[in-house]
Amino acid sequence: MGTRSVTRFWEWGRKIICVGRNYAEHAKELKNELPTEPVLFLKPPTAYVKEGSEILVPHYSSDLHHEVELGVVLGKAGREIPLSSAMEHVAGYALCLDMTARDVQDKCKAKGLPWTLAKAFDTSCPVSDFIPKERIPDPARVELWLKVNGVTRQRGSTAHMIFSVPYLISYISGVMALEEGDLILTGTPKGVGAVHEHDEIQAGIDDVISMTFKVSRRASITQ
Ligand SMILES: O=C([O-])CC(=O)C(=O)O
Ligand SMILES: [Mg+2]
Repeated sequence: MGTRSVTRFWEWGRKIICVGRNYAEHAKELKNELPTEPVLFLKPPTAYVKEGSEILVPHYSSDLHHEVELGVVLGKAGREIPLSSAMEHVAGYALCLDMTARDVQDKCKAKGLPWTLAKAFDTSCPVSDFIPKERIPDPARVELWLKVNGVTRQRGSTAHMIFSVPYLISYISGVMALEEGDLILTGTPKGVGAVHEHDEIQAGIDDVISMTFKVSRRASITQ
């Protein structure tokens, strides 16, 4: 394991920690209250998908939504990380999609159940190549965008995050140990919406990176 590089973080099998409702405009569009503390949920490492592979709509959903998000890749482990040194734990970034089965999430919310089926299915976390820390000098000045079949659906600046990247690192590390290779998805700006089989999703960070994914449907389990 000594030769592995954090630039291939998706191969490590580390945690994916997601922050929800971190942009007021997105919380509003889904009629959620503004959080007073970060809302956290997890995706398993099997959710990762790299460019060149397809995003699969789970067989139990008919309303798969895109959410474009800035991902933070951890370079140094830590627990109870103080705010003042939080950025020292960042190795770099990745552009990420938090694919969400919105119909399933709505049912889970109504019943007070966890979001696992809505958020943690295979291919629910498309990621870009690793972006070294130097390429994003300030994570609060990142312009995110997402298009479906060439039409812009999301455009937003990380300047509008409710909880900043250093705050999130410090907060999360007080809940669970952060490890090298972990990925934090920092929440989506407004404009989320549905994608369907054969759609093409393109997403990017202005002047830094872009990526493209095709959407396909996962066959239902037949026995
Ligand atoms: O809208 C949701 O499902 C919560 C979330 O993941 C986000 O705000 O990015
Ligand atoms: Mg999200």
